[in-house]
Amino acid sequence: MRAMIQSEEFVIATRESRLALWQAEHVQSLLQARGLAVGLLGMTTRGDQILDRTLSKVGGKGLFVKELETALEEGRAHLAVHSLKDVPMELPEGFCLAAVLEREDPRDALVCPRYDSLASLPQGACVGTSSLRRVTQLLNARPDLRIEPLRGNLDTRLRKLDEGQYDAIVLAAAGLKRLGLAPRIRQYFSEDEMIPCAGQGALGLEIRTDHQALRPHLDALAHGATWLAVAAERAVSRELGGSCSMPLAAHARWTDADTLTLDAALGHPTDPARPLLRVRQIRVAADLAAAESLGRETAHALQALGAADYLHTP
Ligand SMILES: NCc1[nH]cc(CCC(=O)O)c1CC(=O)O
Repeated sequence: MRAMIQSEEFVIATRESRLALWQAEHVQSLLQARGLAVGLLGMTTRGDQILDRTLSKVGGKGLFVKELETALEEGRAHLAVHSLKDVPMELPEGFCLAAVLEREDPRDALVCPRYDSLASLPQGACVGTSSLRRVTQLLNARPDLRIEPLRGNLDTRLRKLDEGQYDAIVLAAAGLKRLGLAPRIRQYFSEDEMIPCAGQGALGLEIRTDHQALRPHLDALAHGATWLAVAAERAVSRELGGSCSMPLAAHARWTDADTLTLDAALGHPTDPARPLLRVRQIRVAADLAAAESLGRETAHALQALGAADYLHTP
């Protein structure tokens, strides 16, 4: 897979986890269907190597994208395919998100072999997740739960569950569905029960700003409704000074042809039992400017509830 065949016009840089490869191959086949010759360049990122610490402690989500950007920079690849939720709010100078594909299921899901749902987990049950967003929302619903860190790719996480290290784990439904693992899901959290993070379930296609050859093809793959929704979500995070050490949820859905409903919640990073700050804003959002201003206003509404207290903790 690493070999680059001469006849390939374009190369996609991807991480090598099963999910990342599925996503890259998905984009590869969409581009091939448009008559392009497209190869893959598999890479390991720092985010894949460091598995013993939570991401917020080792430099955040950018760890999953940096090596791919270097491949674009050096001309070894032309396109990077990312889970949008792993893409930092601000891209480095010279790079841009050229397109976002139609979103898969954005919900979080509970995988727990021995129980039917979160509500049926026994008192004090052990739930695995390293996402502060998931931790704060779980503890707000079930303060009795014992939350333990869980990192690694999807297969690793499921293996740790199957070995009995946890009673339940929480994962994104999108990844499980893409890998044919949906039968393992015991409960889908509604977007109200557990608000997804910005970009969850969507794929982002990144290129170098000065590399326009793929543009028309990426425009053809782009999904406008998803783009506006994720732009609103990402604007919440950007406006709050988003980092992945922040337990922030932001999820926008189309509740009418031109109306976005944006739900956001901010948990406390070091005291997850503190109540979530939670807002819902509904706006006509027919274009990018309106979607982004919805996101910023949602961030301001969180600030009015006292977000500063949650963001600036020692
Ligand atoms: N943080 C890792 C990550 N990045 C994207 C997905 C799933 C697919 C998606 O949300 O698009 C996952 C796994 C998870 O959170 O369970």
